[in-house]
Amino acid sequence: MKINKICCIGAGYVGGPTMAVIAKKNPNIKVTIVDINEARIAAWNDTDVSKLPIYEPGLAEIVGETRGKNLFFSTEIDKAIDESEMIFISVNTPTKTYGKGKGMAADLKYVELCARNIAKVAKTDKIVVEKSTLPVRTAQAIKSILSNTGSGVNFDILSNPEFLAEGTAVQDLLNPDRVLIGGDSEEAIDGLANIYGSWVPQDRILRTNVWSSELSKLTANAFLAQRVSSINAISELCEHTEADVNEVAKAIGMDSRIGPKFLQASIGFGGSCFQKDILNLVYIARSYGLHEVADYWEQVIILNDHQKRRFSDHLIKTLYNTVSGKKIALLGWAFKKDTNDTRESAAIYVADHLLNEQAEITVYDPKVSEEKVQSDLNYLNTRSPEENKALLQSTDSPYEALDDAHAVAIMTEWDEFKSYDWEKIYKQMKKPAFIFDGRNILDKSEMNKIGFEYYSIGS
Ligand SMILES: NC(=O)C1=CN([C@@H]2O[C@H](COP(=O)(O)OP(=O)(O)OC[C@H]3O[C@@H](n4cnc5c(N)ncnc54)[C@H](O)[C@@H]3O)[C@@H](O)[C@H]2O)C=CC1
Ligand SMILES: O=C(O)[C@H]1O[C@H](OP(=O)(O)OP(=O)(O)OC[C@H]2O[C@@H](n3ccc(=O)[nH]c3=O)[C@H](O)[C@@H]2O)[C@H](O)[C@@H](O)[C@@H]1O
Repeated sequence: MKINKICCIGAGYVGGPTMAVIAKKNPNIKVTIVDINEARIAAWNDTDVSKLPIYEPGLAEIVGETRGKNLFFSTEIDKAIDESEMIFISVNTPTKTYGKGKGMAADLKYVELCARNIAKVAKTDKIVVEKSTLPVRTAQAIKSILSNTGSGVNFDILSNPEFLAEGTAVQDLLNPDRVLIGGDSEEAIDGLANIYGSWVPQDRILRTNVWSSELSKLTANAFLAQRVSSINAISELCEHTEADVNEVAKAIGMDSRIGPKFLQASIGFGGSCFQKDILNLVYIARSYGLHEVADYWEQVIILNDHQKRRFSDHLIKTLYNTVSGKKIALLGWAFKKDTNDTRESAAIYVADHLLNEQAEITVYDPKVSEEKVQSDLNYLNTRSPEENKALLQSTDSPYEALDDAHAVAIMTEWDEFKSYDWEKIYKQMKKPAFIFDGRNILDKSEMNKIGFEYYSIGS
């Protein structure tokens, strides 16, 4: 089956980069990305590509190359659905904040709205592709909504979860380990496989049944997050035993059965997906009465919360058990380097904890705006926006953030932090000058030589 027009509902961190790469690699396919968020679409259409709503290395170039040729951003959702043969659903699926499953289950209201919209608008047969991360068996609900329209239109449903990581989205899309397509219509699967086939080798395009595909996505994220929690658990043991977690990670990572990736001890994982997807997995397991399975995966989250908490507890304890009125500089606010995304970033929770202890915080992040930092904090509802603003300031200059600070805490592993003039920073800070390196990016002996009291994770 040859597809000529596709649309993607949801112009977010997944929809934007994924469709941009599909458009670049398939110049004969018209790709339209639609969203209800007008400001986001306007930003995607900004003539200055440095103002795109999402920062990803290499993305602005691809959008600049394809936009207006075969890649379009629009708020005309019905029109795009109507004219497309294939429709990707790439909307957000956050953890529910209300009702049954609150705090655990995935909120599928946005996905359901998309399905209803497609059902309402479609006049010709469509392939509907689940790109969002969804609980296993969601395709059944989508199918049920779509097949009860009475319009006579045939809908094929495919699951095609996305495995890109933020910060490396473009590279991950250009060179994926695998593309996963779940479905039961060979013709529909071929249609999607052909689109990817224009740049992904066929042996990396994996076909499964739709349920395996849905569950593989949750499982992949659970395994990845589990590795981070596993090494972070060991990091705490290292701190009590004079073992060094970096050395342990290297030693175990050289075992080819374990492998070296995802063994970087840290302040705890963040990002929009690991926590949400594991909570969802836990919820699904419990809903089938599989309590041991649920408890097993829940522990990954419990350990992650513990890791964030013990970082700020340790900082407070080291600063003589009080940070009240002390200036603490946070370097980094994004949940990892090379992204402007801050969802579930460990920095938010560490800052909140330190503010509870009346610290005065300055934040510097190369890609995150002051408004975003404040809105992340306000979202927690711990104190009023006015109080947050009074206690926490952002600055565009790292040296200003660090000036006269009692301590600096490294929250994100931005490369630029390594090349700062740490001797100059030492002179600027109050003494003793403390560094709490939540990402283990600085050299301990160098920092000690300058005069810092340096603490990293797991050593
Ligand atoms: N962020 C990531 O790195 C990854 C995310 N995922 C999954 O992809 C999905 C999307 O994630 P993100 O792109 O990060 O979310 P996002 O929040 O950045 O983007 C979702 C977009 O969908 C739009 N939207 C919601 N309902 C809509 C509707 N009814 N009609 C039109 N537009 C609508 C929103 O306005 C928003 O712009 C989620 O299920 C997530 O779990 C999967 C892999 C990676
Ligand atoms: O479904 C998703 O949203 C995506 O979730 C993750 O991607 P992402 O969250 O963008 O970034 P990761 O590189 O996985 O990092 C997640 C968090 O774990 C932390 N991390 C990662 C690796 C590590 O060794 N140590 C560690 O602390 C990072 O700093 C970050 O806070 C997965 O890696 C993607 O495959 C998946 O598509």
